[in-house]
Amino acid sequence: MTTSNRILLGVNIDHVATLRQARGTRYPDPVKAALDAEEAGADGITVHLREDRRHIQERDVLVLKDVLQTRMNFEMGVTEEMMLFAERIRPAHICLVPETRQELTTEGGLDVAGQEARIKAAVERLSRLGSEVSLFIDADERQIEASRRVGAPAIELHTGRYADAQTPAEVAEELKRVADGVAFGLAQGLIVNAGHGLHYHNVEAVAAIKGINELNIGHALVAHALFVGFKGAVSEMKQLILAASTR
Ligand SMILES: CC(=O)[C@@H](O)[C@H](O)COP(=O)(O)O
Ligand SMILES: NCC(=O)COP(=O)(O)O
Repeated sequence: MTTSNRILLGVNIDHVATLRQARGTRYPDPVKAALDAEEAGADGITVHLREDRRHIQERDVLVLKDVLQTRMNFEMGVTEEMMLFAERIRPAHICLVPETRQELTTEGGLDVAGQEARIKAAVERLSRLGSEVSLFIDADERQIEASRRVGAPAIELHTGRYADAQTPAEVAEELKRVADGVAFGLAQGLIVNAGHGLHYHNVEAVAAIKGINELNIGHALVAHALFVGFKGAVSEMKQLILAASTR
């Protein structure tokens, strides 16, 4: 990943697997979605292998590892089980995320500042694989500084609060929080990515923030794909991001 005005699009295919797991069928296959996404211009493919395996399965990650033309961004909780799996597949990118079994989706950022020694050990171990390790954190200076201290080259700022904001004042406040986080992360020498809850009606303001390297987007893409197909959904998102980030 490089830092430039042209923001990259990482396509998260977790929720293709959510639909498959709902019935225990062999379809829809997230691997097909990944290949379609790449054809439509995705710069990378993101998967989150959750502890409870509610969507992505080990099989998906193993097949993707062999067939992706771009690169895999492997999201994982900081557990020994996941560390061992990451060591087996050696993904190009690894994003450490917080995980709670009961949560509907990833509710907040990783508390790096509150467990620096543990995260530092994980970053060091995973970096030895040749993977670029990023930390999925809230846009909070304390967490960003801690991310630099533990040696992660990259962070992904959680945009869920921006996505959930209701009033124009709340939206503006949360957008500013993300923009300030991007500037602070860059000043700390970090690669800054962002994502969570972004969709076709809220992505442009985030994509217009200078210095973001990559946006990871999943749920909204999968939802839109029901109506326009996966390639169309990715291509529309890519156009929106490109237009906003190069304006
Ligand atoms: C960490 C993260 O933001 C992604 O994994 C994304 O939210 C999709 O997965 P979940 O909906 O399972 O959190
Ligand atoms: N890390 C965020 C991500 O991969 C996509 O999140 P969402 O668009 O599914 O909310």
